[in-house]
Amino acid sequence: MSYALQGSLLDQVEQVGLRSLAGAVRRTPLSRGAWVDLRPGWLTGADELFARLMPGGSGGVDWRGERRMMYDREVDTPRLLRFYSATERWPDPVLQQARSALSTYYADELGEPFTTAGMCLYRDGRDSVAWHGDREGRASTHDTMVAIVSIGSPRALMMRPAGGGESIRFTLGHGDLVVMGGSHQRTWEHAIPKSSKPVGPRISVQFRPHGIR
Ligand SMILES: O=C(O)CCC(=O)C(=O)O
Ligand SMILES: [Fe+2]
Repeated sequence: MSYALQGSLLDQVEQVGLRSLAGAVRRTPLSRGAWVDLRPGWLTGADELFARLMPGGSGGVDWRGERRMMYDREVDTPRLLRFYSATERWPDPVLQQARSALSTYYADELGEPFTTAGMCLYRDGRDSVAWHGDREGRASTHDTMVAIVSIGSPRALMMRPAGGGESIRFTLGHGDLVVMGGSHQRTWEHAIPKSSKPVGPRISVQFRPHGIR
């Protein structure tokens, strides 16, 4: 009897879905009013979702190469991007579920819902993003949150105080959730460094409130 129950639970775990946030999110306070929340393994069925979101996958994501202003210069971003506004069709329903679960969990602290989904595809270890804060819009003056779900191959997400200082490393993959909050986007910086080791593709989905980027 208990075996049968276990079997059916295991089957469910392979489905694309979300585990709970309540009671499972661990906060690390950083300096200057910034903090990081971690919820490892938030997403279930991460491999299946990864396949849907990859180029040619059933999600139909039209990945784009882009140029971006960084430190007042326009640079080629060595990664592929697709930004989804609040109103357009998103490539998988679990992403809307994630947005609403995050909005509910952080409602009191954030005071507004998460709205958009920015997606990045790091094809291999040569793809990366340089040190930056997500400072466009109100993030340059106000506390906010950026929530990132990571799928595919694990990659290092680095953080350091803005302008330099000792960095901290999070290795993210397999449906892990990380949330950067408080003053993080203006007082700290984050980066995905290049990797000289062979590394497979990784997709990151960033949820942000309206007007933050
Ligand atoms: O890939 C990530 O997890 C981080 C992406 C990022 O920092 C950004 O696009 O602003
Ligand atoms: Fe960022």
